[in-house]
Amino acid sequence: MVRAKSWVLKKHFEGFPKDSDFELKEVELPKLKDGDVLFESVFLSVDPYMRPYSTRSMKEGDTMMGTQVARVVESKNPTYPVGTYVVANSGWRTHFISDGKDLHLLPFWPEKIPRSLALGTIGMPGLTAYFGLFEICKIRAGDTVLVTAAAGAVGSVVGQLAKIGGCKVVGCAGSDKKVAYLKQIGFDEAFNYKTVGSLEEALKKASPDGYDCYFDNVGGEFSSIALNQMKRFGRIAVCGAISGYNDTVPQKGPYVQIPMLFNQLSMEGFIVSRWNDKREEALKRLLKWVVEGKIKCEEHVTEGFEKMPAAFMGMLKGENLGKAVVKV
Ligand SMILES: NC(=O)C1=CN([C@@H]2O[C@H](COP(=O)(O)OP(=O)(O)OC[C@H]3O[C@@H](n4cnc5c(N)ncnc54)[C@H](OP(=O)(O)O)[C@@H]3O)[C@@H](O)[C@H]2O)C=CC1
Ligand SMILES: CCCCC/C=C/C=O
Repeated sequence: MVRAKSWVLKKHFEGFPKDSDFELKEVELPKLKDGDVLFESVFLSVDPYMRPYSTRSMKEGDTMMGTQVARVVESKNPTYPVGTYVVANSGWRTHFISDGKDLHLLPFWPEKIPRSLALGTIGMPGLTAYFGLFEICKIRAGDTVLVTAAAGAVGSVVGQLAKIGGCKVVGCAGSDKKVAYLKQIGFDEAFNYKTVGSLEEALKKASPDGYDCYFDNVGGEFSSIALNQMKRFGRIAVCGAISGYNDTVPQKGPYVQIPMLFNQLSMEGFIVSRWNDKREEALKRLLKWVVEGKIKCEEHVTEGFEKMPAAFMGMLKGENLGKAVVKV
């Protein structure tokens, strides 16, 4: 018999999440039926979407939502022999039983590439960067691209893909260490949005002619300021709005109509799953770039399933450089 631990949402978050909003539970898993597979989670992802989506689609008492890289430990399903690795969407659990549906196999994973990257650059966040940049921003060589939360899971891939695409890239992040990292991975300009005196001046200094594309991960005040520095026909990919995820009262304008009108801007929100039909092809390209060293990957690894809430809250506070994951 296997005892599985899970983290449940004990109380809906009000403002910034607290330790007391989570509860650790333990259950005994039943025996496998024909077609069943028993998995152990090896790496779990902590992502910003868990904060807004918990409010929209979870009830108190539900297991926290989330994805993991998991390994088969017992199987009654020939598609998943013992030792096989998958990406699953089974929430914050150490072990789980699946009937084999809705799993993504990691069949041809190169030995030298950490499997945890299937939760980051070669997974959902990498795909978000890829589709947001190529399908929404529609980057062209020579464009100047601005990206926020640039040293995180999505932003760091956005910047490197834009460089591959022949763009000039400006990134903003919340610490000097993150800014140094952005320069190291090829960003042309980077600044710490928490310490610059004026965001407007910092954006102007980084690109005096303005921006063709803005990959917006944060929303809020920063984006209001950035919108006024877009070039004519600029494209804005609204990927995330993390600056507002913990707000109890929604932020108010300035509003977007005036800069959008006079600079004839396009602004489009998107959810990565829109391009599920192109997922496999995009993952192959991301993996190839990582293997060739054209995309560098950083991870912020927290050890221990017990630390899931701390890792999640730490990521929301900006403690992570690169993708935040938990190693069980
Ligand atoms: N549309 C979609 O399909 C998807 C959207 N997303 C969105 O992309 C964004 C980035 O996600 P991801 O790369 O996984 O996360 P990150 O790895 O970038 O981690 C979150 C980062 O957000 C930054 N941050 C936190 N609070 C604020 C704030 N108040 N203002 C500005 N920045 C803040 C912190 O970096 P710093 O130290 O620089 O402040 C923190 O490290 C999120 O908004 C997320 O919701 C992600 C995946 C899919
Ligand atoms: C299960 C992945 C859903 C990603 C959508 C994210 C939106 C904002 O973070």
